[in-house]
This record gives sequence, C-alpha cells and structure tokens, in this order.
Amino acid sequence: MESRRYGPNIIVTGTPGCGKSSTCELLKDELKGYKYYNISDFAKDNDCFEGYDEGRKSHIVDEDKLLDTLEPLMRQGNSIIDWHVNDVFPERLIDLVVVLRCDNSKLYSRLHARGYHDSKIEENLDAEIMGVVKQDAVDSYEPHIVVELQSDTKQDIVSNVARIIAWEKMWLEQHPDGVTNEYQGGRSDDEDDEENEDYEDDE
Ligand SMILES: Nc1ncnc2c1ncn2[C@@H]1O[C@H](COP(=O)(O)OP(=O)(O)OP(=O)(O)O)[C@@H](O)[C@H]1O
Repeated sequence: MESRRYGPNIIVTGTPGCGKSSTCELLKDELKGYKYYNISDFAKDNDCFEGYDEGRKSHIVDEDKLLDTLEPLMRQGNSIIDWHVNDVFPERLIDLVVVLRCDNSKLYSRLHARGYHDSKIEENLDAEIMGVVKQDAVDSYEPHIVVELQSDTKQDIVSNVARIIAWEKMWLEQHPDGVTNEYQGGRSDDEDDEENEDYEDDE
C-alpha cells in the first residue's frame, strides 16, 4: 500500500440534508483526477453493512470493514469523501474536513421534501442545532484542518467549492513531496486502539 499521498483527502460532512452531495457534485467536476466516495453508496456496494435498524430505518455500517476497504484507496490521496459521519477515519489519512452547516428552516424544508417522517426530521434538526457533526470533527482532527461553511443557497455551494479549490491549490504548493500515510504517534488514530463501533447510515 502507498506510504505517501501527493494529493489531499477531503471529507465533506454535515447533517443529512445540509448539501454534502450537491457540493460534491460540483467539487468533483472542478477537482480533476479526484475520486469521489459517497460512503452510503460505497458501504452498500462493498457490503459494509452489519445489519439494519428497523426503528431508525437505517443500515448499520460495519466501521472496521468500511475502513479496511477504503484505506488502500485513501492512501492514494486525491479523495473526496461524502458522509454525515466524520470521526471514523484515521487522522493520518485526512487533510481537510469541510463541515457544511444549514439554517434550520431550510433544513426542515429539504428533509420534509424528501418525505422523511417527523421524528427523523426532528432528530436531524436537533443534531444541526447542537452542532453534533462539527463537534465530532473538532474532537477527531486538528482544529486547523476543520472548516465550517454555510450551505443555505445555491450561491453558497459555488462559493464553498471555490474556497475548497483554493485550499487544494495551496495544499499542493505547500506539500510538493506529498505527505505520509503512516501513523506518526501523538493522538491515537489507529483504528485498532478504538473500541469497535458500528455506525448508523441513517441518511
Ligand atoms: N446550498 C444549498 N442551497 C440550496 N439547496 C440546497 C443546498 N444544498 C443542498 N440543497 C438541496 O437540499 C437537498 C439535499 O441536498 P443534498 O442531497 O446535497 O444533501 P446531503 O447533505 O448530501 O444529504 P444526505 O446526507 O442525506 O445525502 C437537495 O434537494 C439539494 O438540492
């Protein structure tokens, strides 16, 4: 497996409905040569589910299997990862965490338009109000690689993508020899050190 990557791995995360996929649609067109991973689809396509939660009507993702499958791909760098869960990836493989935020009334309209039942809408609205996804990112990665961007309007998508493109260019200039994929000590990010957890893929 690659020991160094010469292009950054970017996570685009946020509460379901905040605009991850819409943002990544534009971003992957602008970032040539990047691989895009919508983790909900990736988990399905690679049989990384460990069951189904009837109550929440969502699949349970097997984190270990997901990471075992994804790591060799992330080691190549130039990845865009789209998932509402962001705290499962080894820090050593992540270069930028974009946390999209959305005004609650807009998020309600989006989730309602999708036909989500009220309890699922309320659960996601509460998570957005509490900033759960942002907190997961801040707890899991160095603060300087976590960026919070508002995603209320179509114009926001355009300007957010422009900011990520500018960041990517700067990253390439600052890392002409790439960065290591290997664990360098410090905060433990070796998945073996963390208790096994399964994640709800309750998109
Ligand atoms: N910045 C935005 N401005 C206007 N509409 C938006 C914006 N972002 C997303 N939307 C709309 O909200 C809906 C949900 O967007 P999207 O699927 O990108 O969210 P998501 O975060 O990927 O959701 P999920 O995690 O459930 O896949 C879509 O109808 C999309 O057009």
